[in-house]
Amino acid sequence: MSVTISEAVKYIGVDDKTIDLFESQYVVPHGVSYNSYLILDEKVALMDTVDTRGVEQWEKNLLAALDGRKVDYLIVSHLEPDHAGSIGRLVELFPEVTLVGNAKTFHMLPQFFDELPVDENHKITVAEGESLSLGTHTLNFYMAPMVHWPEVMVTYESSEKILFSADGFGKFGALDYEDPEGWACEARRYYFNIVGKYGAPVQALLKKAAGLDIQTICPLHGPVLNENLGYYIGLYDTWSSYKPEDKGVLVAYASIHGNTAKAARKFAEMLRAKGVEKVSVMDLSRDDMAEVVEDAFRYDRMVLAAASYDGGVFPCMQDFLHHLQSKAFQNRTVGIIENGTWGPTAGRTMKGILETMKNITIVEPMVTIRSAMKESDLPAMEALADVIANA
Ligand SMILES: Cc1cc2nc3c(=O)[nH]c(=O)nc-3n(C[C@H](O)[C@H](O)[C@H](O)COP(=O)(O)O)c2cc1C
Repeated sequence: MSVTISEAVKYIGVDDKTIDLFESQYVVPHGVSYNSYLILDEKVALMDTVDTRGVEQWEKNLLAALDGRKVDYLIVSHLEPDHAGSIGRLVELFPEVTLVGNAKTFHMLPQFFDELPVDENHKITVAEGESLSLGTHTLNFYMAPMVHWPEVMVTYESSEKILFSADGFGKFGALDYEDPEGWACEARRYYFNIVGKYGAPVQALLKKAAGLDIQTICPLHGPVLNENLGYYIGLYDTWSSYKPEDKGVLVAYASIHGNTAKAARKFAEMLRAKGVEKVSVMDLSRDDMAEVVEDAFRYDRMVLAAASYDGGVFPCMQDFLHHLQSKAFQNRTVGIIENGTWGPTAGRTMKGILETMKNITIVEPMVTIRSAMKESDLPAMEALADVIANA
């Protein structure tokens, strides 16, 4: 994939369209890109490597862009293997390369590469605000701890006003795939599932970024962003402050035999009839869990409908709530519909988990269905739909 940044800054990353699950859990129907950039100046700086899955193509891209020159510096923004995986190959190609990272980078590096032949003279440890001149280009380093690993740092190149943002502003999808849903959909799924827990560190990074004049953002996944940057930064601000992005309701259901599913779909119809424009109905047994997590964060309200199971709740609902809990889900209004045949337990189990989260308002009435939805259940469902529609 050819991506143009500038005369001196080259994209040398690779698309991966054969990976089954990114990070062994996220479906990526349109692949993912591992981005890597080269800055050609008096000194040559490489901004991160790629996953070993793409090392051969990356090496070709690197050598073509170098056109006979050698790499002087490797800037290591993030040590996760989808970016640092090919450091070993880089050092084989250019044994004189100097690695640039922060103290945490060099503490963690040997955990991944215990026999990397790089001596102390070929390591530069940088700290907050320090810079490295390449000639006309200057790299300025800003620490971004826990966005979403401790050693993460971003680099601002001041002559061309480029922010190399590590995994920040990343997105699923290969670069040669034009996403009809635009940037936000897969960037949101990426953000909440991968970075979501770390809202406060992202806010801290956004504050640092606000002091920089940024014209281009070069993330480690997804497209290079070079126009309308306020839009992307604004979304990151909303997401990292755990504010809902849109008014709407996620109805997420967990159903063994289909009766709870029927009730959930009926409830969604009620909401639409009451004027809720955006209602997203998700089957927790079958739909992509990462997309349900994305919708939970996107909208201001959520209704959980689940069958009781072994004195608790059907496992896919428990799993979903565990995902939300671990991503610091907060500040939302939630309604509950439970189903049970002999002693419904789903409602109190869901409530118990929701109560561990920050600023979750659980609204009344909780609806209890016995085995299958009947006419007699409709008034309670309507009452809950009224509360949710007007919340
Ligand atoms: C393995 C298993 C465990 C269950 N445990 C409970 C339970 O603890 N309490 C209860 O009231 N119903 C329990 N049920 C029954 C279901 O929750 C109930 O039939 C419900 O109506 C199923 O809704 P569905 O049609 O959406 O799957 C259990 C069902 C199964 C298959």
